[in-house]
Amino acid sequence: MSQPIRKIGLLTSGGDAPGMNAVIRAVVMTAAVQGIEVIGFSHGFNGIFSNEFQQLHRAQVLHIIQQGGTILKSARCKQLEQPNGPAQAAELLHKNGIEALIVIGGDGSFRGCQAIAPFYQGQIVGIPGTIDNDVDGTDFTIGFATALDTALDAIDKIRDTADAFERIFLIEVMGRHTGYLALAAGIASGAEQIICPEYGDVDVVDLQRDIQQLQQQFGRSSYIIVIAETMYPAGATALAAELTKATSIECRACVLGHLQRGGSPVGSDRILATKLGAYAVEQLLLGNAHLMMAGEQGGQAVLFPLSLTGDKKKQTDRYLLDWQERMLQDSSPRKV
Ligand SMILES: Nc1ncnc2c1ncn2[C@@H]1O[C@H](COP(=O)(O)OP(=O)(O)OP(=O)(O)O)[C@@H](O)[C@H]1O
Ligand SMILES: O=P(O)(O)OC[C@H]1O[C@](O)(CO)[C@@H](O)[C@@H]1O
Repeated sequence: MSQPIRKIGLLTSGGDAPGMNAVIRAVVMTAAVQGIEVIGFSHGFNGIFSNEFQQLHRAQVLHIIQQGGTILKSARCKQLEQPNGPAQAAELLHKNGIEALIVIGGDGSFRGCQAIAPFYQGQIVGIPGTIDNDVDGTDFTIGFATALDTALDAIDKIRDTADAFERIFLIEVMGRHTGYLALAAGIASGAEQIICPEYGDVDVVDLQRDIQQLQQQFGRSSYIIVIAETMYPAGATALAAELTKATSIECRACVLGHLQRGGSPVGSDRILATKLGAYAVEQLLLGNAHLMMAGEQGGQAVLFPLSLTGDKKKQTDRYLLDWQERMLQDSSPRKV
């Protein structure tokens, strides 16, 4: 590790997230001023196995900060999860002269990094890029802020039509097994109700009571429920059908899906991406960053062990969870 680094490998892995390109740009630019070559692997870890890579030049990345997706393409990679996958990946990295590897992705991708590490002689650094915000050790992941704004844009529009028809709408958002996106989208859109893992299971009878109670108090109007993707196994459309039956009010579902992963990153994602991309390279050159993630806590760039990024200790905002629950005006609030 005391050897100067001349060649860094870079890849984007797992679900793509707006701001990944901004990270790529920051990594390439920061490395370039130090005279370090950056090799971009395509399609996540798959690019290591298939020898799909290219040298990334500064001129190529100068104007990609505003672009959604990832110029390197992203993917999940089954081969890395095979018993000999990590050793094989390390061997190929050595063969291609990659002296350090930077992986932009979520906690799954960071498990992939840890699997490679015992066989690899260089440093491996993670940068959190996922719309889910489900990575421990960083207040926000790159892409979350954009996905939230995208969801809000859609929910605001649905509110107009829901108002016009005085309908109940269930809007399903992504987030995997966490409620970061659902809570944030629900709060910021003024949703009447949020269904996410932090509140526990969905109960159609409870939902019906909450809707009827609110409508008794304030009259019939639109009612927006933001629901996290894993909360109703049969899906939001099935839940909408059940609710229509239970309440006799027309209820519709809208699954936002992959819409939330696209689009130009918002300003805060571009800034976070630039900061963490640059910080990862600088810490790597100082020899501090092996098996660490470059994250941000309280506005400061920090290094956090990759081994702890999937611990699921990060909390959704308890204050907002409780406030939302109180606003349901339930005489017997469900436990949060
Ligand atoms: N235990 C593991 N061993 C080896 N590789 C792994 C392991 N876990 C995950 N990976 C690799 O990381 C890839 C991405 O993981 P995953 O699909 O969980 O996405 P992620 O990085 O968490 O991002 P997101 O949640 O935003 O989609 C996997 O396809 C696999 O190649
Ligand atoms: O694009 P895929 O492979 O269907 O994965 C979808 C998952 O990826 C994410 O968009 C990002 O992790 C999750 O919110 C969602 O559950």
